[in-house]
Amino acid sequence: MINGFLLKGYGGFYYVYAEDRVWECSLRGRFRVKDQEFLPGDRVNILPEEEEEENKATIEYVEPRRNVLTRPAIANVDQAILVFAMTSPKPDLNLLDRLLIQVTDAGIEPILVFTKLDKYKEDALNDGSEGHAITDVYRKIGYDVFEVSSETGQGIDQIAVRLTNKISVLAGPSGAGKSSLFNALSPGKKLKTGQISLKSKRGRHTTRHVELMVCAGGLVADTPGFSSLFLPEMKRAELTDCFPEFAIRRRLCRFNSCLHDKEPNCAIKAALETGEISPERYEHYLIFLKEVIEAERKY
Ligand SMILES: Nc1nc2c(ncn2[C@@H]2O[C@H](COP(=O)(O)OP(=O)(O)OP(=O)(O)O)[C@@H](O)[C@H]2O)c(=O)[nH]1
Ligand SMILES: [Zn+2]
Repeated sequence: MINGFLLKGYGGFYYVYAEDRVWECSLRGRFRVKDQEFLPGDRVNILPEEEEEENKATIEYVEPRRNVLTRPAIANVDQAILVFAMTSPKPDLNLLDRLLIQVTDAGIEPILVFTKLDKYKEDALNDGSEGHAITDVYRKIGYDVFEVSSETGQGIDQIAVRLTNKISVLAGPSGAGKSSLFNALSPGKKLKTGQISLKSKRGRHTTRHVELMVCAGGLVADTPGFSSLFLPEMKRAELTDCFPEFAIRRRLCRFNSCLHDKEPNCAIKAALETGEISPERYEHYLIFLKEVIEAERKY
């Protein structure tokens, strides 16, 4: 018996990644798992058929799931890689903060990857600007932040080690460099069954269909669904928990129920005054707070 991960189900077969190859699996055999819904990311035990070179096997057992992401439907997700360009296009930080809330609410570890470092440095040289203000804001909050160039390869190795043996979902706006990053992470690797490029996959499936792809010794899913602009259903007081730099200070607000908006003696607004909290993050918080309150009224 071999342990593996389900990449996708397609045409009555299940494609399982195990021992560095993809197996075409069926549910035949006396251990047939009936009425079992499989999801990409499911840990399965497979039994190879006699002619092993054909990469055919049967699924014998599905392990209990550690977690399930619903949109897109993937099991056992370890982390979310949020991809934004440092420049061209200028990162939409409202969207980044929205994605951070969705990911945090789903209980998944976010990793921030800022791409096009080469272009950013070139621009900085040309217009004399300096520093990494954007990335510093998120690093200071405590997020895992990486700056990379898929063009020069700078920083790619550090991302690769974070992917190994993990299930990751990839999210970010169009043009941020997700495909380029994916390719830079899988240099010269021959595509095998079940492994297709990010681009061709997107072309084929415009729906919520997901599959995991092998990348840097781990499994990665491209997740258009995660780029949804809607915040998850939550109570207004819960929004503070999605802003780590707010959450650590909320105890110091005068009112327990402080929403850090119009209330007096608010520790978050005090930290905003001293520059400890980024004005942009606070601005997004207020926008999201309004949306959450409006959504609250609807249910
Ligand atoms: N200079 C530079 N250009 C990059 C880098 N990464 C991506 N690009 C360019 O940015 C453009 C968009 O990159 P893609 O990888 O296609 O972006 P994507 O996020 O997959 O975009 P969608 O498929 O629309 O979601 C392409 O022209 C890339 O060549 C980088 O690190 N440096
Ligand atoms: Zn407050």
